[in-house]
Amino acid sequence: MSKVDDTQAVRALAATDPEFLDAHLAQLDPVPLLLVYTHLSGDESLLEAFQPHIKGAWSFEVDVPDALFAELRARTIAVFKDYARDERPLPPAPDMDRLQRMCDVAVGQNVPSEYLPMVLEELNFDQTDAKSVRWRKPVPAERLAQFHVLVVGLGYSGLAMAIKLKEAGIPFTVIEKNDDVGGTWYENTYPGVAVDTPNHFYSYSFRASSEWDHYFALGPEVINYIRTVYAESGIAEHVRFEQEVTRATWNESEAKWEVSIRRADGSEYSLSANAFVSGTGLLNRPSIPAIAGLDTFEGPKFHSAQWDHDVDLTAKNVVQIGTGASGMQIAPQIAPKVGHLTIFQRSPHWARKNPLLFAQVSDGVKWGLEHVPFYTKWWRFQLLYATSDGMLPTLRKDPDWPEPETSLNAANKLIREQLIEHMRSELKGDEALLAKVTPAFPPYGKRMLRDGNWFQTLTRDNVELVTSGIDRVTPSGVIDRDGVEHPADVIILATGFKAQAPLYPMEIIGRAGSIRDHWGDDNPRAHLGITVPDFPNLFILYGPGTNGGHGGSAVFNSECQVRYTMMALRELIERDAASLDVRRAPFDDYQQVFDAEHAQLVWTHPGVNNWYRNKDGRVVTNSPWRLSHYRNLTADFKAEDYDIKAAKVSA
Ligand SMILES: Cc1cc2nc3c(=O)[nH]c(=O)nc-3n(C[C@H](O)[C@H](O)[C@H](O)COP(=O)(O)OP(=O)(O)OC[C@H]3O[C@@H](n4cnc5c(N)ncnc54)[C@H](O)[C@@H]3O)c2cc1C
Repeated sequence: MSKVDDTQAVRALAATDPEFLDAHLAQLDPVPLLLVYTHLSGDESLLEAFQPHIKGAWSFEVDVPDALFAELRARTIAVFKDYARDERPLPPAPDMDRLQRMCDVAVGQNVPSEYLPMVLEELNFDQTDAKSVRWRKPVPAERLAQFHVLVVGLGYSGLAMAIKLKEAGIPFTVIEKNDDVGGTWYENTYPGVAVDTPNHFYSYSFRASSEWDHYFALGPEVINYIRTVYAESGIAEHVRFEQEVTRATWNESEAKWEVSIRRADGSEYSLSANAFVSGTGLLNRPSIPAIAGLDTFEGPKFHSAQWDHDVDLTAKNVVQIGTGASGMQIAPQIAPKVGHLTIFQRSPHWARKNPLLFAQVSDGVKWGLEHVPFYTKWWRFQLLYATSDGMLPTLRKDPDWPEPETSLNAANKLIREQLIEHMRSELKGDEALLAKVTPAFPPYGKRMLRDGNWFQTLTRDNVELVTSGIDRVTPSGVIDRDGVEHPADVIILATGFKAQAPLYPMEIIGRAGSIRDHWGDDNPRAHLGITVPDFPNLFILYGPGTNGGHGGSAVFNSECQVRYTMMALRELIERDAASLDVRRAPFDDYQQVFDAEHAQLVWTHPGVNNWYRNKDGRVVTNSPWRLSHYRNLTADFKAEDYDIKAAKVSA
């Protein structure tokens, strides 16, 4: 995973045998290579030639004639040689006009100009790593030594935070309840657990890997990546595993958080910290539905995130409750081995086939990711667009649309039709089953899932989909609302997480009481999803309203939140201030634009009932923003949005 300097990389390529080089470049995706060529050469002529052959941002939406691709490779090799011969440095970033044209061609549609600052930053053309927060003036060592940050959780978010704190030299401690790093990817070990965001995007921007074996990794590959980053990061001495934060109380006179921590043996101690950063995740605490009789079941039963690998499912009668993201991954894996699988579906989900879902990354592509400068980053940009923002406009309600119950606009209707066609063919024409699995709500009303043979699984002789609901569980089975008993040796609860109560079950007490008093059971609100009035120096990663409902990568959003938090800490430390607390006006303004934006999007559609909305119908988990917009909102820390209090003057 080493990262060589881009100039050196070009020189090394120029010195490579041209036949070998051409054979390797031929295995790459043409579009990122086109962008590499255009940037290095400044020659835009191939952009035009490629444009008609690029229909979308996914590689399978590109069909470039062989001769044109060969021309691109020949020109790219010639450019490598020019640079090496003249010993020229690589060019700066393309100017904005050219960058816009490159982005438009890369994804087959007009990319909003608000994207360009993000693209520049992600591509890191000048290798300055603009995403890192740097000190603006010298900070005395004593000031830094007095400051302490407490980070809770060591999943993707907490780890990013810890790495950036270490980079900046800010003292910190991480408390993690598990005995290992990884969060989601450590805890979820169920059969088939996998990403639905391609890994080359669902990974840290500051730590690209050319070693992913799959485009969509299974859990073990993801946890290996996180463990590798952790091992390289050198933060181990700051981490306390198998300890859980139970409570944090703001001490106004000291301007510190007093944090209670429970060890594995049940004993407790406390730590104080100037800043408290929660990386406890949105999908970490399993949600177990209140089903009558569940406790009376005599066989094994477990939540998908707490899979019991000692239970052998072979030839057993298994009941799976839930057909969300985890449920859809589990059933295709276990159905071939169980005796009978009964699946209880509360409401159906839309799911899409992706040709890359089970595909392996070839050695040729891995070579390109490792050796061709900027190739990985252009590819990452395409994935970012393909998996999220490219389709966000199709999730906007058209007020004049005549079929608002089932779709939002013409593009959304087209997607609906394509999805139904896909289901119909997978279900082999079983119209009764099709009716059961077709959501009444528009596509994307719940996160679009990936069809990893889910629909085919439902057609198996040993699989039954029950949609009437659960009446009760008995010691030996589950009785549905039609009174039919489904025998069960094992019950799997694929029932999701307590997503509407971020920070749960920690008790967080700020200037004016508990955070639960502010949020109630299910109405969490935070400025940019990160800070809350009256909770000074508290920062939430993957907080309220930051989940990517239209796709995208939670890691991307976390990195935005980490940068914002780092800028806030810089403000505190450089000013020698004690606390910063978000002001009510910017907080309220943000809630207003957040709610107003959601009012126009699919998640507030009356037919959509899901874990994104609280009991009053407000969307509390999802971000309504394009990734680029959220990046732009969080790329600057506006000190004027905060009450910043000077340090306590010591007596
Ligand atoms: C099966 C599954 C698949 C997913 N796939 C995708 C995907 O493809 N793309 C995507 O964008 N997102 C996906 N997600 C969402 C995923 O949760 C995020 O992408 C990401 O992993 C969240 O990282 P995190 O560090 O914020 O939280 P988590 O990974 O949830 O980590 C939180 C950590 O905090 C620790 N913790 C919690 N409370 C305490 C406490 N009180 N004291 C101490 N430690 C505590 C936990 O033990 C855990 O280690 C998926 C989620 C699941 C469950």
